[in-house]
Amino acid sequence: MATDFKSIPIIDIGPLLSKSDDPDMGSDPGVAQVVEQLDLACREAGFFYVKGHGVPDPLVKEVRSIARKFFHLPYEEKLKIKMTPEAGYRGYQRLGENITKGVPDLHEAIDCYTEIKPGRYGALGKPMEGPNQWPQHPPNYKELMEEYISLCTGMIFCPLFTFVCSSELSRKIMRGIGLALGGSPSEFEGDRAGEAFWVTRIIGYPGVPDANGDNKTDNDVGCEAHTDYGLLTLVNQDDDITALQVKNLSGEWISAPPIPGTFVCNIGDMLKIWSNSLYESTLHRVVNNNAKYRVCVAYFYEPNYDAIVEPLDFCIQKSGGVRKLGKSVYGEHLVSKVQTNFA
Ligand SMILES: N=C(N)NCCCC[C@H](N)C(=O)O
Ligand SMILES: O=C(O)CCC(=O)C(=O)O
Ligand SMILES: [Fe+2]
Repeated sequence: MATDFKSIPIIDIGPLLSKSDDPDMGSDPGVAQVVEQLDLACREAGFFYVKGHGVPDPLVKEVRSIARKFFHLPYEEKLKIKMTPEAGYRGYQRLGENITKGVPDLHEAIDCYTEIKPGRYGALGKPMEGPNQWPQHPPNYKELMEEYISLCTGMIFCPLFTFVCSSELSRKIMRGIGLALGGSPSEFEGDRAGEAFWVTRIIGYPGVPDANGDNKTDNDVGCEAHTDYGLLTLVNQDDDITALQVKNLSGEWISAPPIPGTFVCNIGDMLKIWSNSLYESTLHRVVNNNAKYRVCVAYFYEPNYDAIVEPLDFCIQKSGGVRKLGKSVYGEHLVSKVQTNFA
């Protein structure tokens, strides 16, 4: 469990990014400082902001703006890319279609996943197979999102922003987290997350017409309390609305207000297992009490689809030799969530 944190720390990861491909990065004093902050944030809150992340601000804003335009289209237009189990759970879901803790969430979203070719992971991959469904409108939607996703992940195609192609943001943060746990920078590479499966949710949360927060009922929660499923989440949220809340040990909801130029990062369930609960996936929810419609693009960096996840030996040793969690297969965890997430 997280501690009684009252706020979420901000970490400038610039020094980590610039040294991430140096095999001896751990002995760089700038990197060591970032690593220490990551360790503290992961132990105390499971949440932190990153600044100095290198993803160009115009692109970060543009993906939110194009998402807003999509959500404002007529319902019939949005339904052209309706999410279905047959489409590998990829595509558009209407308001109230996503269910968390048995309650319909007050959000609409487009879900996209790393594309899985038929047969790639056998029966394990079957439910998630398929290409993504991208809207025809606004034009350029697919190109922009793929550009963004490629910078968050670290893939090679970057037609629009070639100059920051080396971003590999999530992989580099995970190198820092490997060190923070007391392991090597490459702890989350190879069979673990060398072929990281990414998930992107483009989410819209309606505002409340009279903007009176006291009128809210349970049915007005944008997204009920949940943990994320993989390794690391990068949240790109609207600059002017506070809606994301993180639960601390006493059960208080601590807000994660937007801080322009940053992503909110949080730990997922698979990192909790690998770290033997040294780091935990913290419960969070979204309540949009604002009059305005809120947009968020959540990018999830996850293990290899077929990764077998179990507490790492050095993390067990750090926990006094006690193994706290069992084994999980990431793809099974994802499928079990996805198959119960929808009305
Ligand atoms: N990939 C992620 N994290 N998606 C979060 C979706 C919202 C929570 C989901 N209904 C649930 O109950 O898990
Ligand atoms: O909208 C947000 O700020 C976060 C969304 C979220 O937690 C999720 O989709 O998993
Ligand atoms: Fe989440």
